[in-house]
Amino acid sequence: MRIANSTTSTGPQTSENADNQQTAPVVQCQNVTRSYTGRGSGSLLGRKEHTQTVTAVSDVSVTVRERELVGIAGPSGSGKSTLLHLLAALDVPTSGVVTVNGTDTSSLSERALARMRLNNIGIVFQHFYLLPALSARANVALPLVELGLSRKERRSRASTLLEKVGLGDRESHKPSELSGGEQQRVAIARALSTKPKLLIADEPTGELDTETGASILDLFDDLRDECALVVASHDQQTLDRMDRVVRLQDGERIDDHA
Ligand SMILES: Nc1ncnc2c1ncn2[C@@H]1O[C@H](COP(=O)(O)OP(=O)(O)OP(=O)(O)O)[C@@H](O)[C@H]1O
Repeated sequence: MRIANSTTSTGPQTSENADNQQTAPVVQCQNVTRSYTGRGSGSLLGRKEHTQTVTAVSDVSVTVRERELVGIAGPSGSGKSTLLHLLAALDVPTSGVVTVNGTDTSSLSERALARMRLNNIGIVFQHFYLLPALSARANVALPLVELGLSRKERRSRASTLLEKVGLGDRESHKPSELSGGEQQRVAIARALSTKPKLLIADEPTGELDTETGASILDLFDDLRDECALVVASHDQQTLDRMDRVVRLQDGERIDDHA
C-alpha cells in the first residue's frame, strides 16, 4: 500500500511483456492502478481534514493465458486481494485497463459486468460462502438458475461436478455435514458450474491441513484443460504448484517479468 496526500500520483507507464505467450489471453491487466480516496486528518491536532489516497495496486501489468496456473504472492497489505478483485471483474481500476476475454471491464455497466462474470469467471473465496440450508448439489447448481438452465440440467451438471471433485457420494449433505476440505471442493464445483474460462481463488488452502490442501492443488492441476487459474496465497506449498508467481510489494509488481 502507498499513501499519498493528493490524487495526482500514477506510476510510470510500462508495457507488459514476457508472460507466457503461447496461448490466448483470458484476462489481462495493463498498467493498472487502484486507489481508494477518503478523508484523513491533516494536522497533528486533527483540526484540518484533507483528502488521502491509498494506492492498493500501482501500475501493475499481468496477462493470464489459457491453461495457466498463476499465483499472486506478497505480504499482508501488498494488494493481492485488490488485484484478484480486478482480475475477477468484481472491481474496476482507477486507471489502466483490465480486459476479460477481450472486453474492457471499465466499459461495462454493473449489470453487464455481472453477466460477464457469470459467463467467464468462477470465484472461490477463502471462507467458501456455501448456503448452509442447501445440499451440496443445490449449492453447486445455484449459479445455473441465473443462466436459465432447467432444473433437470442444473441437477445433472451439479452431480457431474461433485463426482469430478470426488464428492459423488456427498450430494445430499449440507455444508455443516462436510469437512473443511469437502466444503472447499463444493465451492470449487460451484465456481466451475458455469464452465468459466478463468477460475479465481483467494487463499484456497488457507483453512485446510497440508494433506487436504495438497488434494485441492491436485484438483486445480486436473482442471488445467478447462480453465486458467489465478490463486492469491501466502502458502509456499500452493505457490510452488503454480506455473509462475506474480509478486507484489506495496502494491507494485516486483518479480522479474520484463
Ligand atoms: N476499500 C478500501 N478502502 C481503502 N483502502 C483499502 C480498501 N481495500 C484495500 N485497501 C488497502 O489497500 C491495501 C491492499 O489491500 P489488499 O487487501 O489488497 O492486500 P492483501 O495483500 O490482499 O492483504 P492480506 O494478505 O492481508 O489479505 C491495504 O493497505 C488496504 O488497507
